[in-house]
Amino acid sequence: MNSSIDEDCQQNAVVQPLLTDLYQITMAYAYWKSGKSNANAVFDLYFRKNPFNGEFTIFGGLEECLKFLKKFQYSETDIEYLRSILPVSTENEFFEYLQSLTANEVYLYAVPEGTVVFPREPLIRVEGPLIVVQILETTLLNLVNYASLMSTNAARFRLAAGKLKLYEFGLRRAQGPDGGLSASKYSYIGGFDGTSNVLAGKLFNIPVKGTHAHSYVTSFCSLSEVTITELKIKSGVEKRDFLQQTKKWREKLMNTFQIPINQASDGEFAAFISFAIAFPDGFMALVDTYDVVKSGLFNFCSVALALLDFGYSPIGIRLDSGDLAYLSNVARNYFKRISEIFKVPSFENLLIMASNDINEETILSLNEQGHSIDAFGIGTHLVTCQKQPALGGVFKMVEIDEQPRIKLSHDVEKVTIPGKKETYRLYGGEGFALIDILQRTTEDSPQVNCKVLCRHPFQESKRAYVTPIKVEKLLSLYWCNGSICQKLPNMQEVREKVKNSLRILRSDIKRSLNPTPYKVAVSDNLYTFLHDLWLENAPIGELS
Ligand SMILES: Nc1ncnc2c1ncn2[C@@H]1O[C@H](COP(=O)(O)OP(=O)(O)OP(=O)(O)O)[C@@H](O)[C@H]1O
Ligand SMILES: O=P(O)(O)OC[C@H]1O[C@H](OP(=O)(O)OP(=O)(O)O)[C@H](O)[C@@H]1O
Ligand SMILES: O=C(O)c1cccnc1
Ligand SMILES: [Mg+2]
Repeated sequence: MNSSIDEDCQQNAVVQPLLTDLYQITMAYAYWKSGKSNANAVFDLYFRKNPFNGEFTIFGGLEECLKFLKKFQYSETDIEYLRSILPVSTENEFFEYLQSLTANEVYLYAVPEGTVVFPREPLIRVEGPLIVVQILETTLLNLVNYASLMSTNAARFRLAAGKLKLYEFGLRRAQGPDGGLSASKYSYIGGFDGTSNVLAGKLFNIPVKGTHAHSYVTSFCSLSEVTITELKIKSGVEKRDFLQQTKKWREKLMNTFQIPINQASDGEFAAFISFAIAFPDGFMALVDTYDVVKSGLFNFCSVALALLDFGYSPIGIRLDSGDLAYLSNVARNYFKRISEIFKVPSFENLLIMASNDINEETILSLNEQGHSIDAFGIGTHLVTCQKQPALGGVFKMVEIDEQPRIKLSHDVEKVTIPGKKETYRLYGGEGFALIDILQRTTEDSPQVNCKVLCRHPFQESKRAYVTPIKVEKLLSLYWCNGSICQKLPNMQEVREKVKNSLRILRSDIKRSLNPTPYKVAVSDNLYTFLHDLWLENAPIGELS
């Protein structure tokens, strides 16, 4: 996979100009034939509805879009292939023209990656020769839609989990290899603490984490399979009989808690001992293979106490089935009692990780019930975004050769907001964002402490004055003259951006159940401009 990462701009090699829909190429030919190639076009990339029944979205994928612009050029074999699929009547000069195309004359404005964004506002505005800007549509949408959806999903899990640790375990269930890599990357950006995906760890420098599977436990049947029985004392060189020590503890625990020994699995015990000998400093055990209470916890504690005797600090357990709230509380109580009875204070705080088909609602419900979980391992629901598998981002023309363009629809939500626009975020007291306002680029920006009339783009009666205490311009230039023209944040910085950006939203906008919508308005000037153009373009029907 590493070999498929383009060395020059560190982008997955599958991201290339032919990663597009055929209609971009056929339109390109028709534009070229009709002499429109170099018309100056402006397109907005935006979405119409927040995902996951929520009222916010995190913008992701910008860096990948910029890297794509950097390497945007058809190769000889690309052109050869296009020749083979376009009609034989396609003129040769067109292919020569295509081969000469680059993104050098394109300007790309965008909201910073990791920013919280809302429906209808441009996340990206692309300006340049019509043919090139049009051709970028599919690839840019592909790069932004899943990245933003995934970052948003991860951020929602983060909001639900509060300060608890979150690990992404989804590679096995992800939408193919590239979906898996993107999922790991954007879940980290959205607030996860690490991933089980080793390649993502290598490529993106994300902390990698993991425990072990049930198969590891079921591969052992009896204590005779513990082939190495000795372990070095952590602070010295001397090796001692670790197996014996674990057996001693098992006996002690059995007597103390009056547990019938025949119910605890020897195979599981053997598996835990062997894992602890292999990783004495990272002992984490999956305790639900047979029975959490009668076997798993009991075997884990016997091994963990022996590790403490040898000077090591065991990490904790993972629960992967059953009632996770109940079992985590049972485990914590067990740890506490052992900590008190045997005077091992650190035992009380052993880590309890939970996994198994966890989604945002499960975490919220567990919080309500009360639990003792410290960390979640989350796969399927996170990486497949099961609750909503796609963000409906679109790329629409808003201006050509300085003439505004509007796309009409019976569905008002689908009517485009014409013309080249800026977005401003207006803040009120307490540092919260109040409203985002779209304006024509020809208008002056809203001013701090000056009243701004904010209008609903489609409902005439909905309007309000806002006097901002801070005004933030959201779009800035990222690509011009063929190169990235501002310093891009690293992944850590984008992750911070997500955190800080969510802080400016009131909690009722972020809550999971029936959140309050955040307002996106248009200026009075843009309102009039939009509706005049709408009327101009909507034919008057005749009733008969
Ligand atoms: N206390 C809880 N409150 C709400 N949901 C929970 C709670 N505990 C577990 N869950 C969820 O309930 C579901 C249980 O699924 P299921 O019944 O298929 O698994 P299981 O029988 O526990 O495990 P397995 O089939 O792997 O043995 C999972 O999605 C899990 O995340
Ligand atoms: O449940 P997810 O959120 O997708 O998280 C990842 C799951 O992957 C592993 O299960 P495994 O592949 O062993 O399958 P199983 O738990 O369904 O049996 C692990 O034990 C988790 O349960
Ligand atoms: O490390 C783990 O515990 C893990 C990794 C992937 C999937 N499920 C669990
Ligand atoms: Mg599972």
